[in-house]
Amino acid sequence: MEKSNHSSPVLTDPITVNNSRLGIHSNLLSYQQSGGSLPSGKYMTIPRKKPGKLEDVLSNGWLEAMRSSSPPRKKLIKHKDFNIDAAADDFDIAYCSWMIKFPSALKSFDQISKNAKNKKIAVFLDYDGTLSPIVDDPDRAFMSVSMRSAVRDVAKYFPTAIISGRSRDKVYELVGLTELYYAGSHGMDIMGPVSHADSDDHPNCIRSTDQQGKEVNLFQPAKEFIPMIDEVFKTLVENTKDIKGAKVENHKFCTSVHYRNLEEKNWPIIAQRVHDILKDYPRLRLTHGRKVLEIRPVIDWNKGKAVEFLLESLGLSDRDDVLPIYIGDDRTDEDAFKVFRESNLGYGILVSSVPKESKAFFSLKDPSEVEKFLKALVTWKQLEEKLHTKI
Ligand SMILES: O=P(O)(O)OC[C@H]1O[C@H](O[C@H]2O[C@H](CO)[C@@H](O)[C@H](O)[C@H]2O)[C@H](O)[C@@H](O)[C@@H]1O
Repeated sequence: MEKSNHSSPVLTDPITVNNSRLGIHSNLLSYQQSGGSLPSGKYMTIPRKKPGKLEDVLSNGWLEAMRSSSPPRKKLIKHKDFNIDAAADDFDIAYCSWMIKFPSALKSFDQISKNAKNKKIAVFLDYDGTLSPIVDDPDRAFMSVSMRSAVRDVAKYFPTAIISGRSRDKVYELVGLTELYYAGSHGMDIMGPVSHADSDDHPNCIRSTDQQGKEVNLFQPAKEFIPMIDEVFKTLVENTKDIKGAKVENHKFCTSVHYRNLEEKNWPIIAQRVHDILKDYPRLRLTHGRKVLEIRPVIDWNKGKAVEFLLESLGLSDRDDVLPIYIGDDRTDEDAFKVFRESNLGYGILVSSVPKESKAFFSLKDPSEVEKFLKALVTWKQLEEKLHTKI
């Protein structure tokens, strides 16, 4: 049953004008926030336009963003004079000063746990690059047995959700834990608890049941885009099939084009093909992930909004006694970090072994440090509970 007493996150302002400065449709700018109204029947026709010029992807910054989307990882060693890690080649000043700005969540654990005392922690976890290491084949991005057990333990003590760019079904298949909440497609597909809170009355929120038959809320704010995404996915597959190493994924509410396995000389080609297709879809926009171009609906919804939605569903929003923690490695996780920073609400933890601009408060180097941090949270909670039972 669909409900309609909230405003829809689908933006309705049509954006059809050209961006004069860059010479491209403004709807093609990454992170562009406005939407476009859809001419009727438009998204059922596969666009067959003349390909654009390579200058398109050069001038609008796509290529630059692609090059910086996943910088090569550096080999790290311990530096004897500093209690932080440093680059092996010559001691990397940039990395050290970055670590001062984004201290290790492990080394700052006392500070974090002090602040968490008497508070209810909620844990939000990104999947790729956070729970599983980045690998060449997205279908083989498995999490380790020990990571799965760490996440399972965390979920015993704290409400825990996975917020991924992948489809919800796919990320559930990879994580395989029934005790968590899952938000797929960058938060555009949330299976959360039934709470009778305001979030239940959101448009596009329906009552459903999960794999175990438990009653859940299913929130899909970009439902109307499913046929369009499917159509674009098929076009992308067709138009990139001659590019060696290209891989396109359909996440139902968004679609991804991977260029990790392409020779760098072919990056402009794949970027231009995606650009040409997107020209015909003013209601879709592009965002950049780690060696992946992500095509998603122009709606006012992202991982940050998904976190807010889940907190509300869990009855944990607008409370001083709640400390949400979000761990993620990607640009799309920045939306969640931003929510925490702006509201001074919780801790964003960026997973990165290289300096990166971020709205997070802390950092962890890689998934193995994420696992240590999750285990530390559980150990701390167990001790807290023991102390309480003794009192
Ligand atoms: O939000 P996430 O859970 O981090 O998902 C973001 C994207 O993750 C996957 O791609 C990334 O990981 C792959 C496996 O390690 C890697 O090959 C790829 O280069 C990375 O971009 C996933 O395949 C994408 O669809 C997600 O959007």
